[in-house]
Amino acid sequence: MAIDCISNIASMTHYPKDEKKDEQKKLVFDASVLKFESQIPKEFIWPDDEKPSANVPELQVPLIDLGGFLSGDPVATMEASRFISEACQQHGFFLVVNHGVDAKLLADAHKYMDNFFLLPLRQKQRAQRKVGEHCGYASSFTGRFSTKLPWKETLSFRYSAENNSSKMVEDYLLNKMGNELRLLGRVYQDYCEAMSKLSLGIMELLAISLGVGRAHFREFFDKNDSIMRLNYYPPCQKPDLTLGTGPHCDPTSLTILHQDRVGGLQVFVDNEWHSISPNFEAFVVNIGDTFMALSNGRYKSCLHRAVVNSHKPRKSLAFFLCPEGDKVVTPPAELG
Ligand SMILES: C=C1C[C@]23C[C@H]1CC[C@H]2[C@]1(C)CCC[C@@](C)(C(=O)O)[C@H]1[C@@H]3C(=O)O
Ligand SMILES: O=C(O)CCC(=O)C(=O)O
Repeated sequence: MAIDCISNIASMTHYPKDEKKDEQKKLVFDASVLKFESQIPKEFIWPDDEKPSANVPELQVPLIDLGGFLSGDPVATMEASRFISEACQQHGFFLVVNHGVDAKLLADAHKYMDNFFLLPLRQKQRAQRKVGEHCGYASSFTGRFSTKLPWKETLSFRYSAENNSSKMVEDYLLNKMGNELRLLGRVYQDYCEAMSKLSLGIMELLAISLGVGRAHFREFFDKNDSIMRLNYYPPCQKPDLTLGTGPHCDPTSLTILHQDRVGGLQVFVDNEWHSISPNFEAFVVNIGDTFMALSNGRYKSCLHRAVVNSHKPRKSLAFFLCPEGDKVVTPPAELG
């Protein structure tokens, strides 16, 4: 169960140490107000050694064309798995294009993020994430952490590939947001199904790159119990003082991220932050801690973060692939 997946995560991931357990802070992050504030609340100001640095270098990540692999071309498949192997031994990040995800679905996924996050706060709070839960709407995690608050709003929900007929995402969002936003649920149901399909294809390439049976990881994640996260980063008048998402390694297995056209993703490689420029035609894929374990440490799960800017909102959609909750995470025999 994804909740199991997340509860395991809570013990692994690099949360700010002062996660609030019971009292609710009264601080409310209303982006429609705070984006005009020249003095940002102290809770959003990060320590000097974690503040964003200006002019970070670009990370050289391979842009992998999946077209040949998806059409069954063996030469293109081997070439793609080789690029993936090189990237995952260095930092665990790569880009994929010609990925097979419908362009209109991608455009709708971004359009419906605007539709949701531009709603009045009271309406978004119909999906409010409750203390101790991991799904729902959260505005900068006020009430969960008391310092180093991220400058973002998020909407998170579970996706399960276990039951093909299940419309878990659509039902959840319809239940939370009501019938007038029923298309929201349909779009993200379709989007999660597309992400699950793309993840399983990438799992084949990862298996080939590691020299294990091509179907090994695809079968391991076939009935994945994953998490979809919509990130909305409002403009900030002091973008050099805060972070949209703090430094972390993904505690999950594989992340498929789609950035809009506003830059902000940064990866910590060779003791320096590097940017990954936005490319609307591409997904950013990265290995998480769980897959690093499955690769028996051959592949890296890297620290990354998101910075914000003063003039444009930024959006990203992150699909976090997780195995079913009761799966034991051990490397295949060939990697033991
Ligand atoms: C399972 C998850 C928990 C977080 C979202 C996904 C994978 C990454 C985790 C997170 C992004 C790591 C940094 C802190 C966090 C609180 C955040 O900034 O969103 C984490 C997510 C979460 O716990 O909600
Ligand atoms: O928004 C981004 O570019 C990164 C988001 C991220 O790392 C996350 O949601 O875990």
